[in-house]
Amino acid sequence: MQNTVQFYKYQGTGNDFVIIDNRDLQFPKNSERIKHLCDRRFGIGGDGLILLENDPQADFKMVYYNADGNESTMCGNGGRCLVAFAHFLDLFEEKTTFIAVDGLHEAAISNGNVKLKMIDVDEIKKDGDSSVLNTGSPHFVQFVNSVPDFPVFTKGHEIRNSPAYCAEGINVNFVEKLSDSSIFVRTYERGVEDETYSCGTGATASALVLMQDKDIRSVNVKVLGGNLKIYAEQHGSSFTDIWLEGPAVQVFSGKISI
Ligand SMILES: N[C@@H](CCC[C@H](N)C(=O)O)C(=O)O
Repeated sequence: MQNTVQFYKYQGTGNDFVIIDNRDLQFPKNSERIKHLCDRRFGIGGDGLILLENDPQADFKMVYYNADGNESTMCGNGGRCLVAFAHFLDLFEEKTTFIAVDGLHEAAISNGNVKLKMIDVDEIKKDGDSSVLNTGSPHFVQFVNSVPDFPVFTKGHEIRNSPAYCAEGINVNFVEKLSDSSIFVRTYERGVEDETYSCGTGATASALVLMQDKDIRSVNVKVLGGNLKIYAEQHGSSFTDIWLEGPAVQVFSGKISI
């Protein structure tokens, strides 16, 4: 017998997600089904699918899958969209905490804008002229002269599949410095295996690389799908109090048979 499931479609600066309230744990976590639901022609379409579940220590739990159907590491924009969804479900008023794969996150919502606290970052490694760091998901950050003209898919696919990174995979960010505290970032995402309109953990990683060894407390990040803002405190080579801020919007909802 087939069951119907209510789904919601959200986007955060154009990084889009299918979101399902799975507090009753009825959603079958089958990777082929999740891949099909994320398909833009045969399914609902999305860069990922997120389940909201109960958690004993926090307001809710985030379970994140990439568009390829595999459960993955932290998604910053997905986390912000899930916070907006939890607010829509009346799970909290202004401030919340939730558990994700990388630990406990604090967040706040105001006028459709969601501010999400990210994990601390202990180190930024070098790979040639580029940087490698983990902001909840692994990121490669390369500064380039002109991001609008850059071949993001070709170069991102090449780096993600290079011997150093092919086993675990990596998200690849190409960054243009616009001013001392603003950047334009385009990202090739692991698990989507394509460029997305925005990547929250990637925007965060790129901002931290810009901030490194400078007295900058916040960075404006332009992405293809809009604008994000990153705040952080720097202590030598590590960063704490990292916050990712931007819009999170419910686009439509519907029912699917599973
Ligand atoms: N879009 C995300 C990142 C999602 C995870 C990534 N694709 C991975 O598997 O590492 C974001 O907004 O952070």
